[in-house]
Amino acid sequence: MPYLVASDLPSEPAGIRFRALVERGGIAKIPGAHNGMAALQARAAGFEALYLSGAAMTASMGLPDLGMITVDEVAFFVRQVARASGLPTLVDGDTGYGEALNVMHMVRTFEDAGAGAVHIEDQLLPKKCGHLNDKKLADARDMAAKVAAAVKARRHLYVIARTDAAAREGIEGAVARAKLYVEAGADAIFPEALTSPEMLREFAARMPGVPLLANMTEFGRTPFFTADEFQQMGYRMVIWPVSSLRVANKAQQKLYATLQRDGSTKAMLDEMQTRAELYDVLQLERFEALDASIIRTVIPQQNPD
Ligand SMILES: C[C@](O)(C(=O)O)[C@H](CC(=O)O)C(=O)O
Repeated sequence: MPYLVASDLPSEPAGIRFRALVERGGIAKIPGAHNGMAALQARAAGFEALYLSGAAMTASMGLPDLGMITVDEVAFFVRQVARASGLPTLVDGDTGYGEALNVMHMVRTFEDAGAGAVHIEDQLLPKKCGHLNDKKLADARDMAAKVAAAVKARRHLYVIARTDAAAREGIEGAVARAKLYVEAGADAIFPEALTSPEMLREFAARMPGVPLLANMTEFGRTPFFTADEFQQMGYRMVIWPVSSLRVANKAQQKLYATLQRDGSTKAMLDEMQTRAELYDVLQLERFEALDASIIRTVIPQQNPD
């Protein structure tokens, strides 16, 4: 129960654990978990790291992913995902919420909230999903300054620089920017919205020795590949950023339509997590046992006199 019990908390900082996962070899499989419950379910399925997506956080707030979310709102999500699961969590830092000093504030805030890694991107506000058209790119040197600021502010957070340049500047521009960001101190690069296996392979071939992250978002510009296929193409991390939210949202939509139609939820029972299953994921019994054990330990002993 890492949420409450100190001895269940991982002893190493989340950033060190995230780095170890990337450096272990193979490919780190990092599914999106858009809240504490999703984090628990992903951990139960065996995942060792989680992704907190800007698109999923904003969508769950009822907002589009245009850079309106604030550092403190994201920190609320980081705390629940990292604390509930105890897993190292990669957080979408969008554009860093401003310039160098804002990036430093973001890094300190996310680290304090329990994050293991962050990615920042070279778009200008209003930023967009990387798979949409008409993105506005930041000056490469301004972005490099943000990367340097993030590295200066961190204690252990793993810093990933995302470049959205491929659509406007092609692979040449994306590679040139990535090299600059590595020089500025980025631990890894996230080349966003590469559109073919050739492009994915070429990018990897031109960034030897640099850990790369692949984004397997659905309904985007990158064709479907498995984690193993990304690994063979030279990638060390893969995220499925919004999948948990997409599935949950579709189920919710069906529930509301059914309830409106029938005036009852009965037709949906088979698709529901039961009360027992919910409590099982939350480990309710362990929380109650913990509470009871603490109450026992603080009852004062009767004085024999
Ligand atoms: C990775 C991403 O930034 C996110 O917010 O999860 C999005 C995902 C998406 O909108 O599908 C992205 O820009 O790729």
